[in-house]
Amino acid sequence: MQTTVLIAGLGLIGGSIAESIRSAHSDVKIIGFDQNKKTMEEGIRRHVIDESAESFPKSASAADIIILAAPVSAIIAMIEELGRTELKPGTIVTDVGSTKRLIKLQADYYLKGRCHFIGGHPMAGSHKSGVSAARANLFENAYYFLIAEKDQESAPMQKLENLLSGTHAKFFRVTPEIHDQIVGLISHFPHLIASALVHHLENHPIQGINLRLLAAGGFRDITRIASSDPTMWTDTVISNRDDLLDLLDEWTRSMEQLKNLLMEGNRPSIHDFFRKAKLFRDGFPKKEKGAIPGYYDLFIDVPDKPDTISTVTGYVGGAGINLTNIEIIEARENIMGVMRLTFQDADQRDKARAILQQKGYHTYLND
Ligand SMILES: NC(=O)c1ccc[n+]([C@@H]2O[C@H](COP(=O)([O-])OP(=O)(O)OC[C@H]3O[C@@H](n4cnc5c(N)ncnc54)[C@H](O)[C@@H]3O)[C@@H](O)[C@H]2O)c1
Ligand SMILES: O=C(O)C(=O)C[C@]1(C(=O)O)C=C[C@@H](O)C=C1
Repeated sequence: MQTTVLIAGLGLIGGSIAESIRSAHSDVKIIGFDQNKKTMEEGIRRHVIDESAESFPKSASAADIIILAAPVSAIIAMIEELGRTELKPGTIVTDVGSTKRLIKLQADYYLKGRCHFIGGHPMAGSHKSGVSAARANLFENAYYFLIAEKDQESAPMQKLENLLSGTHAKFFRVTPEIHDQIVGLISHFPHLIASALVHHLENHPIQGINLRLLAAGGFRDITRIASSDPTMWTDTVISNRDDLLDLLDEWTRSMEQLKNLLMEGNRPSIHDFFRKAKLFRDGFPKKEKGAIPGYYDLFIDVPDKPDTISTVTGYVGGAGINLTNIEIIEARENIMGVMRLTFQDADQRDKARAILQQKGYHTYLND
């Protein structure tokens, strides 16, 4: 019998999950539900889903697997609604929310014994949102957290992993508590810092100088994620408040120590601070396809000439490679500048790189 999957919340993640399911299981029927009717229409137009849901409970009753992919507070409300909805026997319900503790508590309260609830969280995304940014390969090589119960039945877990096999993600089973601690440290806290850095710059006006233009290189890299969706991130950080408060305390203490080193002019310790950070950062695994997707940048040293952009983009476009963004990030009069080209995926970036290198350009990546 045909498997019916309902995806509730048809944005970047819901849409990408739908596309990856389709890539591995062409026979599955995918129904999409979103609070925004236009989003469902776009999902159908883009062949992301087969049908729009008439209503969430009606489609939930007809589904074999339900994937909740809205912001965390909406997922929590949807779980309560599922608690009042008649579900097929053996229905599997999962979610993709960025925190897991509150969602698991809610599912334990409303869904225990009524269906198989398995919390999930793919560790890949982007600062972009909406179904138009969805891609089947968004999760390739990324970790995908699945919340395993102590007495987890293996059949529903296997069925879910099989459904999600087209994500080509690496499944990683954890408890909700460990999950929230990990993502607090590697995702939510850096997000707070990125947005705080942007505010810090914005609140330091220097008369007559457009800091936005000057803060284009390193500042731009370290603050990319500040361009993400505020609704999703408000939900995320509020639902991981306790871990974030601890992390902020630790951060404040380490900034105090750094301040002392600067006040003392302590060269060896400041050098050590940078050396150890570099050592740790340089040891990160190389960026694999899909691991930190959403942007694939290529940097090119370019001469300060009026036709530079058209020449470079001409070579790339001439080879049928699509660019998603172009930027000159450093150009001073009469010296080399740096051009940043952004591509949809690593293959296109690497092809463009090979062409430009053949033409004699010096190119480099930022990982
Ligand atoms: N963006 C990322 O990098 C990322 C990565 C992994 C997990 N997540 C998680 O995935 C979930 C979705 O994030 P996204 O980036 O796809 O966001 P998005 O903004 O692209 O999509 C969310 C969709 O949910 C819909 N929605 C919101 N409230 C709804 C409701 N009450 N009922 C029905 N639809 C509703 C919105 O209309 C939108 O289409 C969030 O829980 C987020 O924490 C995000
Ligand atoms: O690449 C990005 O833009 C992301 O922020 C992706 C990211 C992350 O922090 O790594 C953001 C939130 C998700 O819950 C998982 C992944």
